[in-house]
Amino acid sequence: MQQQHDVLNKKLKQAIDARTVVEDARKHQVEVLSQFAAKLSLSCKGLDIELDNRLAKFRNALKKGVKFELLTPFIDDVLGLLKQQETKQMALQRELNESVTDAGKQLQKVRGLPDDARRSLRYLLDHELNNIQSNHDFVPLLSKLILIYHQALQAKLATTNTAEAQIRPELATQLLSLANDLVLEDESAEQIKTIKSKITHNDSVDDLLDSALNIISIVTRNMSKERQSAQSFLISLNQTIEDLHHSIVSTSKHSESLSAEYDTLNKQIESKIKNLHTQTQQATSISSLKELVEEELKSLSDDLIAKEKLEQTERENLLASFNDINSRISHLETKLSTYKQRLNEQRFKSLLDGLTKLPNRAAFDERFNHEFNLFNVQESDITFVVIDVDHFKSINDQYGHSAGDKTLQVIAKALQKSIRKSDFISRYGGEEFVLLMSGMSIENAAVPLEKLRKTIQGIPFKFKNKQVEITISLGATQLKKGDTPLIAFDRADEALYKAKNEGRNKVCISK
Ligand SMILES: Nc1nc2c(ncn2[C@@H]2O[C@H](COP(=O)(O)OP(=O)(O)OP(=O)(O)O)[C@@H](O)[C@H]2O)c(=O)[nH]1
Repeated sequence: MQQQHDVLNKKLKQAIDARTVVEDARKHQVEVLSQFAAKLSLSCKGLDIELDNRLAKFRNALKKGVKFELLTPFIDDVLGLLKQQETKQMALQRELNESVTDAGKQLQKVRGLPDDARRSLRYLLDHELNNIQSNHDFVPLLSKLILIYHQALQAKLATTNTAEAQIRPELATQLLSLANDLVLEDESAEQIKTIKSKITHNDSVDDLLDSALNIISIVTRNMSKERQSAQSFLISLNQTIEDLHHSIVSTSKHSESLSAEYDTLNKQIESKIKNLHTQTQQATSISSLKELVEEELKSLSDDLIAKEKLEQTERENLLASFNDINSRISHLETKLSTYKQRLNEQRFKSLLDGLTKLPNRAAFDERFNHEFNLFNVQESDITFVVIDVDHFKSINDQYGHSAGDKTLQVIAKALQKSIRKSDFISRYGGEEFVLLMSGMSIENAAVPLEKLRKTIQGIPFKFKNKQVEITISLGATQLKKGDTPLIAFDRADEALYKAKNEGRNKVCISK
């Protein structure tokens, strides 16, 4: 009798242990899901402000330990926003498509277009424009390209047929400077470089149209690639969040129904044990006791087997859904990190000047504001310098635009090499560079700036077999209390103006 009781106790203990294992597994699963959701929402930061806000709320709710079932509205919100992002992208794309197609069709109607340009135009309209998709970085550039294209078209329509009227150097300059702003990769970068090297100020409007068309077609191809990467990420993000949502809901529903079954079984077992206990106490003969115990034990053992089966099923289900979610999470995480890397690269590139690979004007503005904020807090010495290449136009005019480009690249490299690691130099635009020297007073800056000027003067440029001396003028100032970036810039500009007026190849300081 005691032996049977022990067996029963042991079985009950085993059942309780098994239940603990299942509960631990569920707890762990919930933790993994929480961590994933938090990580996911952090990783998505920066895609869209509204999305950021919702994800922050989502993270907060997770941090507070809100029940998974109550997270549904947050998940729905995020899903809604992701869908909106897709819609926004589509709308931008439509606008862009219409604008480009419109420009293309107008041009098609023009008589006298060169055969090559007409052919590229037809190809662009028939093939590439069907694939064009919007991308935030490319949209403004493409719009500008289209504007030039329109101007060129109008110029063409307005010209009488004299050769002189067909030459528009200002359009060539605009097109070149736009092409310089394009930061593309590998093959596309090479193609743009080739087109740029062919553009000259003596190009006819037809030639310029041809170049603009070629650039548009390279940009559209890149946009399409970029869009595919962004969209495939958004789609899989969307899909995984939806899957996650379903999985959470079905796991909790499944657990609810199982726990009801557990309760019933537990109650049954408890009452049978109680019953057994009372009946053994009340039994009057050994034979009736034996009969009773055998019967109760059999029924109890059936219940325990049923309970074990239930636990086994739950364990298997949990394990399956756990593995499934885990593999989806790691798949999405891989995608996410590739996409983030691309975004970072893109952002990094958008802060670099395409020609000189120095930080560009946007990067400078960011840094200048940052230095200003620091200066307002700690008022340390900061010297700010505007640098301009002297008579640069004549280099272009005498030796060609690509000689001008090469000059800018060489000067940029020399400037970068000659400054301290803590200084910040960027190409502000055209042939103008700006330099920020933190921790440097204007008095101390005079010597290194003079050295910089001499370094550039000493570069042995050679064009068309002719030794050419190229110089720079520098205007410097130190940040002062009460300055705004604009005031400081104006002061440095005045100093530069003075250096130019006093014969160039000079450093002037405005205190
Ligand atoms: N090759 C090339 N030329 C550029 C680029 N950006 C601007 N330019 C040219 O730089 C020239 C600047 O000329 P200006 O502003 O008249 O000045 P400058 O000839 O340097 O004369 P000063 O500044 O008065 O000494 C213009 O002809 C622009 O077309 C570029 O990226 N590449």
